[in-house]
Amino acid sequence: MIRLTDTQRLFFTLVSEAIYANPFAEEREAIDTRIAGLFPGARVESLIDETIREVSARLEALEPSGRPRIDRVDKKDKNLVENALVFEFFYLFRERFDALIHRQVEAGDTSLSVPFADEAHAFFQARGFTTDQFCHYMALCYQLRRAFLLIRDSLVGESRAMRNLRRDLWNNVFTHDIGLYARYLINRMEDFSTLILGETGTGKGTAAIAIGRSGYIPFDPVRKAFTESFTRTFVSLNLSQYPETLLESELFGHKKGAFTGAVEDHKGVLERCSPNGAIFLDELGEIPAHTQIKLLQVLQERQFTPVGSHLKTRFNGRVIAATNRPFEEITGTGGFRDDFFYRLCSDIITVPPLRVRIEEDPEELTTLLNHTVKRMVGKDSPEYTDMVREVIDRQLGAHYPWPGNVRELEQCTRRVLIKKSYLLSRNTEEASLTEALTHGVRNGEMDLKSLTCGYCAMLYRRYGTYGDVARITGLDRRTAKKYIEEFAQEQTG
Ligand SMILES: Nc1ncnc2c1ncn2[C@@H]1O[C@H](COP(=O)(O)OP(=O)(O)OP(=O)(O)O)[C@@H](O)[C@H]1O
Repeated sequence: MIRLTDTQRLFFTLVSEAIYANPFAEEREAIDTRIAGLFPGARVESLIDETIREVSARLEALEPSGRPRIDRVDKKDKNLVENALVFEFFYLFRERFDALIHRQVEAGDTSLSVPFADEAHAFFQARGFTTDQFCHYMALCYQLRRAFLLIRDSLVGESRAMRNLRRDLWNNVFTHDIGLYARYLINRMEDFSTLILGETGTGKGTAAIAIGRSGYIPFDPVRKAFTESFTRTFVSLNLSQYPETLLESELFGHKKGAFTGAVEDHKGVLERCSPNGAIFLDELGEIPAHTQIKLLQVLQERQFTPVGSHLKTRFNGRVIAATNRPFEEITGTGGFRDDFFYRLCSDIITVPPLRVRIEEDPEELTTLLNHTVKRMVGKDSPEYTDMVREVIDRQLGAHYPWPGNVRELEQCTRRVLIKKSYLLSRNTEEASLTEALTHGVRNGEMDLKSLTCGYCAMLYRRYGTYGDVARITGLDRRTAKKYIEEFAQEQTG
């Protein structure tokens, strides 16, 4: 029987914490720092390799044969050793999981067979795990890697608000305790609905995809494949695109002949959702009260009836919904029904506006621009990024509030790549300057000089002559001109 010494127990406890810590939370950094303490002098990049080597060495030392079996570990220590073995497996196979995930994105909706399935099975078998346990950990590791890559790569930005968002998305998938999630909730998350709030273009849809594609998918040891492709596990519906008459048909489906124009059976979004999947209801703020009641029934009874049918159909997926209406509006009079609202939001996630992100971290704009240009061009393109940045600084200035958020930034990038200019006309230029000034005044962050210079520049853009600016402000013409030029200089740095 294998029993851990106190020192071994301390080490394996740290390893358990590391494997199950939220990689996007600060607590993860604290654990890494404690692990780093075990390897003084190790470089950050090699820390994980050093840790795996140490975990493997300490696991080997538990048995004279060098290969500890989980069924030979004392009950008290079993959990810790099991976690350490899973940790070892996870890091040994991590790159192969990543390659599988990338190939699956390209392959689309057919689930690929797992080329390393036999090797992975042999790893677990040799350590005394049952086939059920092997399948469980395959599914868990696959899910951990998917969630990590999706959240990290689709939602960039290092502002605090953005880091908090990534942390919250991870918790939405795995709860705050992955150990307990893996034991109890892994295949029982369908009742955990999520409401995503945020202004238009902030990334609500992107956040929804990240969590919708990160759900649990069982592993089938006979086919040596996951039971379905994660690209199939996310179905979305933009509710604002449909007139009220068609909305329920899009949600619940309809039978042929249910209404004029229903020439054949139609599957709604609830029916198209796979059992391990999630439906994304975008722009939920627009949904009428009677449809709220029907959706509430689906959430409560997990059943729905297509329009024109009497047969109830089961819905197993998760519901993720989003709206750009502010929280006070959707909870106040004229907002959602209370019962619907509470059923819908086991978790509420707020995606921050771009202006808040830039206020927190001025580097945010650069990070996003690099990401956006790279996506458009297909590779890093510093010349393009610098050019777009230069136009933004010159035409919009540092306080532009980005009312259309990241989507506007993308649009701006496209337009600058084509025209080397973002602003379409004097009107839009003036509007953007007015917005920036109003924003500065609202937040009480403008000194008198910037306010005067900005106001003169705004009038100049509107009326086009120094004389008009002087007449309106009561300044003499030369002073007005000086302020306008000072403003332009400040903008271009
Ligand atoms: N943090 C981010 N990092 C990288 N790209 C982002 C980020 N946030 C948003 N995007 C990109 O911005 C665009 C708009 O995002 P998305 O459609 O998810 O916003 P939305 O909030 O759902 O918009 P709407 O309110 O109009 O439905 C997408 O192309 C998305 O990839």
